[in-house]
Amino acid sequence: MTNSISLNSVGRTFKGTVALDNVSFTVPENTICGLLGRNGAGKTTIMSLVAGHDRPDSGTARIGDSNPFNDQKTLEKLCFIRDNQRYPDNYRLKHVLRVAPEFFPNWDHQLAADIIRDFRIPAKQDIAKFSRGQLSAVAILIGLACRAPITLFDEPYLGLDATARHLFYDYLIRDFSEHPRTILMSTHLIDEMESLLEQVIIVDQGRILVDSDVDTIKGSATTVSGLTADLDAFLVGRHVISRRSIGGLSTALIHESVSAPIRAEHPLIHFESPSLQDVVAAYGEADTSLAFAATNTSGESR
Ligand SMILES: Nc1ncnc2c1ncn2[C@@H]1O[C@H](COP(=O)(O)OP(=O)(O)OP(=O)(O)O)[C@@H](O)[C@H]1O
Repeated sequence: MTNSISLNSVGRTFKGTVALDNVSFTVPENTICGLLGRNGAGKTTIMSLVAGHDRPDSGTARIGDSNPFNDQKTLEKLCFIRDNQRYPDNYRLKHVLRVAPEFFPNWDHQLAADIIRDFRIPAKQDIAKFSRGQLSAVAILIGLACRAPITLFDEPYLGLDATARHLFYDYLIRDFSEHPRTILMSTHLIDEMESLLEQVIIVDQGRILVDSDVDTIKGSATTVSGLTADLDAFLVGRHVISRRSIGGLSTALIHESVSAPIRAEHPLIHFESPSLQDVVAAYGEADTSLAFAATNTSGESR
């Protein structure tokens, strides 16, 4: 597929810091994929490799069959939106609107006009003087109106108010359904964005812990709670992703879809379906060696 994204056995180290360790995944063409994980997990490093801004020390990063690094044809169909975009002094919205269509052949003027109106992006002010949220609105304007076949959003919502963030989600899903493209998006706003994501990759300390769809991820985990002694007994032999205790009460997230018969056998344990945010947070707290075993497994119990 020409607009798929794939990393194969990628390693990347910065002056002794291992940012990525044997990372492999594929995002199929025309998929919205969320890249989730704690600060410093490796998300931006992954995006920089996909965008051809950086090269792996080992392994390969590919868009379709092409290496994006220094490959003009691949870079022409790619838009990388990150939070540190700088604009020349005295640069205003009209300059963006003049320059962006030259870079992006699919640029949609009507979509751009709608976004400018709805996000209330100021026209008569230097972009260098924009607020944090207004800068994010300009980045979202470019990232959506460009309709690049490969679009990378690295936490595109910084500083946006709740209304603007939901506008972004609405625009994204509406425009994606009419003009599908491959979107890789890092985010910490998991609850808000969960419904947008078809594929989710959870990364921690440079390794991929989970690569699956939202329902499978949530369906293969269960939150269990109860008195610590009862929970201790229940957890014996189970794959515990994370666990907390306060006073005599404990809660754990386990990698298992606990069946009705097992629930019935443990009336003192409370069982709940976790949110995606719960699962991601649990993996972030977990011992990586435990969590690593969870990739692409169903965790089904009898
Ligand atoms: N240019 C660099 N020089 C040195 N270390 C780097 C560089 N880029 C990334 N790192 C390190 O690599 C690791 C991964 O960083 P990365 O920016 O990819 O994380 P992230 O998941 O995007 O984090 P956040 O959610 O905080 O944005 C971190 O330990 C970071 O300090």
